[in-house]
Amino acid sequence: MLKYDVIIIGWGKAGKTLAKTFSADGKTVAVIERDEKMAGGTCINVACIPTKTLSVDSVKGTDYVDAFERRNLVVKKLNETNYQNLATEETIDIYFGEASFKNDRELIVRAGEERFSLKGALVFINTGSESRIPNIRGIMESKHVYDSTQLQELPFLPKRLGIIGAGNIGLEFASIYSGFGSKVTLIETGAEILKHEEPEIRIAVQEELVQQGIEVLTETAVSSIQDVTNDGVKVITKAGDTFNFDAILIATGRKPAIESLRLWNTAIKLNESGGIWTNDYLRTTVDHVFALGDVRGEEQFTYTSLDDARIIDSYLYGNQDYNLKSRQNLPYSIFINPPFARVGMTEAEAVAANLDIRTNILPVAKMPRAHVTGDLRGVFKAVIAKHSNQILGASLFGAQAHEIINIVKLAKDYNLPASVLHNQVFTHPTMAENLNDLFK
Ligand SMILES: Cc1cc2nc3c(=O)[nH]c(=O)nc-3n(C[C@H](O)[C@H](O)[C@H](O)COP(=O)(O)OP(=O)(O)OC[C@H]3O[C@@H](n4cnc5c(N)ncnc54)[C@H](O)[C@@H]3O)c2cc1C
Ligand SMILES: NC(=O)c1ccc[n+]([C@@H]2O[C@H](COP(=O)([O-])OP(=O)(O)OC[C@H]3O[C@@H](n4cnc5c(N)ncnc54)[C@H](O)[C@@H]3O)[C@@H](O)[C@H]2O)c1
Repeated sequence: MLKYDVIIIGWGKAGKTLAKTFSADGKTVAVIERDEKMAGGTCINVACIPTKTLSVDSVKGTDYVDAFERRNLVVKKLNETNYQNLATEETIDIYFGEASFKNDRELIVRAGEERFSLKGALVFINTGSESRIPNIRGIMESKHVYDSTQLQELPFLPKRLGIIGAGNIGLEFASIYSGFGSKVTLIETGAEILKHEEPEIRIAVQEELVQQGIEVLTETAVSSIQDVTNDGVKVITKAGDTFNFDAILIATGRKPAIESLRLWNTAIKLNESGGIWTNDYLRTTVDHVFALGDVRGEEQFTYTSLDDARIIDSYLYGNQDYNLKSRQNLPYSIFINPPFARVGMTEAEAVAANLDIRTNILPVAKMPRAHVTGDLRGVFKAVIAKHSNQILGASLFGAQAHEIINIVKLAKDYNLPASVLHNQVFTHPTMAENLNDLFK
């Protein structure tokens, strides 16, 4: 039996950050990762970084084969850096194998034929999430159905790409693959895409996708998938329509990666989303075990996983003043072309909360920088409290939205009134300076 001060299951963002903190404190740390290719975790190997690398190249008009090569080089470099970052620490041991719980105290690691057990004074579960595959007839048998990891690892560009699910991943991949020249069809069961977003933005995004040649099918449910000899794969909808593709991407959400952990051997409980339940300090129902990142079944972002590491840091090394309740104003971006980003409330949410509000809408075509770059696409919208002038929310669709949203988030976190952004001195001509007008 191997014994450690700290065991981290899964090489996620929170875990790899904490491994360094614990090691600097002289603690012995075991990091257990089931996939040898995943040093550094999901984000750098198969998610944020490779997809955004492809996205940048698709906008530039790079040939897919060259973009694919650059994607692989970027991943290789970050993977190696991440591996070395932990491997060079004297008190960190890395094990490539799948970890599961034998009981609350003991873990078993399976690496090929090999098995060994470990005990940790503290255990951190950071196993991330995995694609949720819908129950569609023929989906498992088809040779042309991929999840986001498998599709981005295809060395060739599918000419006709069907994407099931128009959420975060579906929209990003639609933009990327259409940019490279695939004929993309988005198939979404919901009545509209981005249904929780501002209507002005939702409409502008949909128009832009269509303008780019992406077909958007809403209120469309797939009833079966069938491979066709010499012609890819056929999708049949519940309404009886048939579509032919060379590849299908499943982008219908991601579920917490808990199956391999054998939690039924422990007193660790799950929450309503099927993730691991924790208290506000990320402690599970077993005292010495904590859960971090996607595996908690809540927000699924690299930066929330990193923020989970901050909570643990504050809990173990600080004055315990930071926890899930203190986390505020989570921004998010969808990396379509141009990008969309949001923080805080939409107009509808503010009205539903009985707030007295005003809104400002600013088309990108009215922004000086947009004329400099020649990219007039998009619209920004702000929701502001009428009397207090408090910033309630901002939804930005346009170039640099993913960067600018962080300024609004900071202002909102510090409860700055809209007048601060309205009167702020920003460099010119930039996209950020338009916050002056947006928060008028
Ligand atoms: C295509 C795509 C694009 C995305 N783009 C963005 C983006 O642009 N920005 C953003 O913020 N977020 C993005 N996300 C979400 C982001 O990738 C995740 O929220 C984040 O990586 C989750 O990190 P984590 O710390 O929970 O764990 P992960 O980084 O997911 O790490 C979990 C690790 O645990 C391992 N593991 C699982 N089970 C076991 C076990 N039993 N034993 C040992 N190891 C195990 C897995 O192999 C994995 O390496 C994207 C996701 C996808 C799929
Ligand atoms: N830029 C980013 O930060 C980023 C990028 C990618 C992924 N992510 C994270 O990954 C998570 C998972 O992304 P996702 O896009 O898989 O999930 P999602 O929840 O964002 O979207 C899933 C979509 O699939 C639709 N859907 C579900 N079942 C369907 C079916 N059978 N047929 C057709 N449509 C169906 C849903 O209505 C929804 O619109 C996101 O929630 C996000 O947190 C973040």
